[in-house]
Amino acid sequence: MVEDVHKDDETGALCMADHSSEPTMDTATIQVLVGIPLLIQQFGALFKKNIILSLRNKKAFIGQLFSPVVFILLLVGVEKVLNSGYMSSRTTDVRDPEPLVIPPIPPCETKFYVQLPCYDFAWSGNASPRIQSIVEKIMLNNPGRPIPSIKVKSFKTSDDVNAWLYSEPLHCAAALHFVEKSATVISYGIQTNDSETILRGVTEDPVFKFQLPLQIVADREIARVLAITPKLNWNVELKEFAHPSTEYVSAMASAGWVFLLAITMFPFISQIGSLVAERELKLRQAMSIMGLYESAYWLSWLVWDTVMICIASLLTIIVGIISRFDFFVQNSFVVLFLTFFLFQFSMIGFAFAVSTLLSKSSAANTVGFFVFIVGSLTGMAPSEVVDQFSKIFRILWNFFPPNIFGQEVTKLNTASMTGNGIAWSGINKCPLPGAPCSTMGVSLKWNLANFIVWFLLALYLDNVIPNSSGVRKSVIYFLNPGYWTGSSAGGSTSEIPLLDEKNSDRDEDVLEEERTVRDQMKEDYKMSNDSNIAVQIRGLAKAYPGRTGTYHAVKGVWMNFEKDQLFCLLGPNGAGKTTTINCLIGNIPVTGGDALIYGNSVRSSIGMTNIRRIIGVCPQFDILWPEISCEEHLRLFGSIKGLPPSLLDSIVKEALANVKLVGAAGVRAGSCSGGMKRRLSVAGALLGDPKLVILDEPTTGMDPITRRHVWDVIEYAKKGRAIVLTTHSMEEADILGDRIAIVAKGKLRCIGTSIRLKSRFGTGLVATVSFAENTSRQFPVDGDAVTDEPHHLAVKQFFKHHLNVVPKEENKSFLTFVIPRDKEKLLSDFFDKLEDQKNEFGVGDIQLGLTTLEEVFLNIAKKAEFENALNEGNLVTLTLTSGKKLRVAGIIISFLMVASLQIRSLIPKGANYVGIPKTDSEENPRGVLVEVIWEQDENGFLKMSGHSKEYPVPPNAKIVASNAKPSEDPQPMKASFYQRPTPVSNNKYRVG
Ligand SMILES: Nc1ncnc2c1ncn2[C@@H]1O[C@H](COP(=O)(O)OP(=O)(O)OP(=O)(O)O)[C@@H](O)[C@H]1O
Repeated sequence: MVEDVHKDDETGALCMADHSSEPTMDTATIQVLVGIPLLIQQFGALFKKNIILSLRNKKAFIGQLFSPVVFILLLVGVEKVLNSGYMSSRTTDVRDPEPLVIPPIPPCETKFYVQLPCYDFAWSGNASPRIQSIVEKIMLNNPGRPIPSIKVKSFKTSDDVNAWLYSEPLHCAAALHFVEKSATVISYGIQTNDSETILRGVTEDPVFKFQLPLQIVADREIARVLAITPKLNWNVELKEFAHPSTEYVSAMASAGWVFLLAITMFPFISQIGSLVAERELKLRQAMSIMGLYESAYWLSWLVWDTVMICIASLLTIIVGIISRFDFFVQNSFVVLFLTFFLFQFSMIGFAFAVSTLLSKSSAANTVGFFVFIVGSLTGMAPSEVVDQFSKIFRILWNFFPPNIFGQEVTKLNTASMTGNGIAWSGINKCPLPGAPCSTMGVSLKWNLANFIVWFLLALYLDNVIPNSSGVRKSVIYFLNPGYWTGSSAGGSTSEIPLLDEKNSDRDEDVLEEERTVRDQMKEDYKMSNDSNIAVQIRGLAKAYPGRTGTYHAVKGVWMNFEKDQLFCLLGPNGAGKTTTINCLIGNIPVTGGDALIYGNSVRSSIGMTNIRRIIGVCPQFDILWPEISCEEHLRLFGSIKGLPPSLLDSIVKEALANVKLVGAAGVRAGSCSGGMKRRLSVAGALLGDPKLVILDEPTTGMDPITRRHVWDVIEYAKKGRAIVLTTHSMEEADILGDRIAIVAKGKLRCIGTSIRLKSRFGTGLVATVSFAENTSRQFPVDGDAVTDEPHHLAVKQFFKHHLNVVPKEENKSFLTFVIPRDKEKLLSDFFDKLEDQKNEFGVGDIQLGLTTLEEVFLNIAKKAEFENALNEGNLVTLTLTSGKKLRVAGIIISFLMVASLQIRSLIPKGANYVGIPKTDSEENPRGVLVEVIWEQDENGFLKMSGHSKEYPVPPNAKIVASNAKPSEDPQPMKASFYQRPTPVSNNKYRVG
């Protein structure tokens, strides 16, 4: 059977009549795994899924794996740049130092970070002519570059110089302060900024660059003036010590910390991204519904992330050693590995905790960047500074993992530069024996402590922060013994209100269903295996808290879903279908009532655990991993549901065949069409022989052929299980539904078989009369609307005369009449007579049928909408162009005068019969009304599509009370609304 379907699928032939494409369903009971074996199986499947996801997210995977190589190579480059810009004497061996001739006073522009305009030097003592002449000589005799006077600034006293330096910093490299004490004594002082500054790897030493040139020329010119020997020879040479090339700039020591932290950020960001994405796409929720153990979920990520950081740590150390960094060469391999591994391990716990706070996976990069920036700053804080704070602060400080990593990198750096690095045997020793210190061993233990604390916090936050459905546990959930034993008591159903039959305006079938369920509750109906009931919904209610008040999405629904039946839940958008389903599958907690699924209450955690073992769910939106193929999805779902590994292969193949996805087994979900994804979701729901299958709009987006095939699959799947289906396709509901319920505005409006709903809520019977000469034409063409041919007129008169109805639709080929139910008793005679006159009227065929389910649906939706609109004032504008005489402001205006007058009136959504204001006259004492035509828009919401012509308000038409708020628009006129009136004899309106 499977092979036959496979062939069909490959050739693309879809032969519905061919039994080889009939769905197969193994209804034999499958013994699913439970307990530890299930946990192990789930862990294995999820671990495999994590590997697949990582490998198929190539960019992230390569980035994560090769970031150590890239960053260590960058560090090598940085070191090269730093050392090439440094004083060459420090980077090479100097055995016989060359004398350094004192350089001239440099131009101020060559100073690092100078502000323009700048001065080569400033000086004080300008009141003395001798000092002035000394300064002039200094400027004139500057070797190779006489200094222009605009590059020198003179002051009277040293205080004046200081005041200027203070007010305009960084405009001058140095200052000379001369004092003429006597004819033979001239003293001077030099001022410079003595801090070394570095620009693009080059260090500026102010002593050599500014102080010594000034000092030597000042000495020389003072000596020449005092000795009165202008040509006095004055040479000074400087020589450095002979030294080996020890002063190598270590990039690891100066910038390595930032690079090492950057390496660890890749796994961190990837971990957060993966976890948040699974929550954002509701994948985790979907897996929970399949019975996934939380422990298996966390464990699968923890183990996979641990493997990844293990590889990354090893790669970092290996590349570091190959690059010959002292940091990696001097320190013990084990100590280095533990440093990188345990830090990243603590970051896994941190990532898990952070992920619980995020709702969008795209935020992972931002968070990673933020942690990196903050971490790279706080991690550099010297321990002496941190030690000055209180103990509590220091403990909290240490719970930010980058801070511990910063301390570790500093220790390893210091040890590699000043000694032989840290050996495994020395992790608990201080560098200076006897002196107090925080050892490497302590830092490594802090890493472990960080992981434990953040991981536990992640588990806690995961439970208490609302999930995508807004569900969360109590903040002290872990104090409830039931949480640990899995035996939380079920919610009480005592709040279920008593049945109020007298005041209830509900439909009689709905009341009857409620009575049945209540009676079964009284009898303590256990829904044992012999019972025919799969699901019993007992006054189920769900309210969502909102900013403007509580919103009641489901308002006390009572019904039974039977075994071996498909129960179809219909309703307009926002009716509460998905909310009801979410309550049944435990996605959201109920706020009132209860529901039993095969005897298990949705309010009890044990009940929910049992329910998850026996249900299959096809959610409204496809919940799939884009990177995982169809077959891999089904394998994963099967493993989570506990299908035995020995049967998994065959079950998955069969499931793929059933939904015609054999040919697409290896196609990733991201490449599947919408219809293929829906089929995959249906296959997932039916996997593992669930006793209850819930299908939320399963055929959305499918082409008609595939849809029919999936209908076959669903129809076949009914055997031995109950199916709940929600859909917006009335055809689907009509074909598949054994029982149908329509909900609207959170309430059950009607329930029963399709026929019963049609007969109770349809407008009546639909008679279609086809004319013989046009039977070959299937579609109307231009001009078909002209229906005043003799045959048409005769048939119309015949219907009008006997049944008082006019056509609902008409064209040259056929006429369609809706015959009210109160005329049913006349029909037998009527059709006999019509049959007799068939040839005379040129009638080819007469068909009689019930109104469609769509019409029933629209009627119910309209009624619910109207009821709601009356209560809540949900108004829409009805614009009428009246053809009747209107009384406006007490003046009778003729038809011609008002032909273009538009009347706007605000009416509640769903209102059927609307009285036109101020149209009462002698002829029509109650005025006139119109029937408003409603249909559903593409989103399933009611939309006004037109209205009938006006006709007099019948004397017996009852006005419906309205709470509609007065309009803010001055234009609209206040209308009255009527219940369905009895047709009037001269009714000429045409629905359209
Ligand atoms: N988490 C929530 N918070 C607040 N209101 C919600 C929440 N979920 C659903 N609702 C509201 O509850 C009502 C019922 O929603 P529900 O999704 O059950 O409708 P539905 O019948 O499934 O509609 P559709 O056919 O569009 O899927 C809607 O008005 C919706 O806005």
